[in-house]
Amino acid sequence: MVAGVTVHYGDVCALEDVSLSVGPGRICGLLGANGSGKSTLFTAIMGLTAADAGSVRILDCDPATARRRGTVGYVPQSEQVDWAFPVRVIDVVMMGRYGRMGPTRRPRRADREAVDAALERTGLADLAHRQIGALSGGQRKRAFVARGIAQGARVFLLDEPFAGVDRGSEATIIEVLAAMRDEGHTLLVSTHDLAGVGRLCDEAALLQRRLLAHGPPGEVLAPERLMEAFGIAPLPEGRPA
Ligand SMILES: Nc1ncnc2c1ncn2[C@@H]1O[C@H](COP(=O)(O)OP(=O)(O)OP(=O)(O)O)[C@@H](O)[C@H]1O
Repeated sequence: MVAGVTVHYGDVCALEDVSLSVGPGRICGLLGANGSGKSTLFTAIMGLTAADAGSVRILDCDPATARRRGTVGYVPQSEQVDWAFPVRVIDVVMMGRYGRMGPTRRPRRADREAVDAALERTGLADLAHRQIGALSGGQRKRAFVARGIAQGARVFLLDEPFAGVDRGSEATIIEVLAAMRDEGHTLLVSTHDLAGVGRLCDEAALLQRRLLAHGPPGEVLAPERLMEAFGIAPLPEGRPA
C-alpha cells in the first residue's frame, strides 16, 4: 500500500518513512496517539495529501486512478466533512456511482440497485431521504461505508469509524466490516478502541510519525509498545481502571 512515505506540513513532519502493506481479506487496525499521523496516512493513501517521499499503490494503481475507478472507499473523520451541505443520505451513497455514470451523472437501473443494496446492508434504507446533517454520528459513518460499498470498492480506509458512535451503529459497522473482510476486501481502520482491535482486526499497526510496529494484534498491543506510542499504557476499553 505505502512504501517509504514521508509527509511534512511546513516544518511539521507528520509521517516519516512509513511502509505498510495490507493484503486482501484482512482488517488492519491503525493505532496511535492524537497527532501521530493516522489521518495523514489515510489522506496520503488517497492521494489527497502530497507525500514528500515514497510511493502509494492501491491494487497496483496510483491513488488518482484508484479513486477514478472506485477501487478505494474512504470514510473520513467527521471533522473533515461539511455536514451543513444539503444532500440526502441516498445522494451521498449515489456519489459512489459517479465514476461509472459519465458526465451527465444520470443514474441507471444498476446504479439505483447498487445504492439500494448498500443502504440495506448498512441499515440505512429507512433514512435514505434524510439530510446527511440530520443523522447521528454513527449513521453518518454508515452512509460513507454505504458509499464505498455502492462504488464497488475493494480497499476501504476508515478513519475512526467508531468515534462518537452509539452501540447500535457500532455493532452494524463491525458486522459490515467483518463481512467485507470475508468477501476478500482490504480494510485499514484507525481506532482508539484497543480492545476492539483484538476482536475485529487480523493485524494491527502502531503509528507515531514512524511505524513502530505492524503484526498480530497480540504482539503490537504489548504494554511496552503502547507505552512507546501513547506515553502511558492505556487500559483496553471496558476494563475497570
Ligand atoms: N493541515 C495541516 N497543517 C499543518 N499541520 C497539520 C495538518 N494536518 C495535520 N497536521 C499535523 O500533523 C500531525 C499529524 O496529524 P494527523 O491529523 O495526521 O494525526 P492523527 O493521528 O490523525 O491525530 P488524531 O488522532 O488527533 O486525529 C500533527 O502534528 C498535526 O498537528
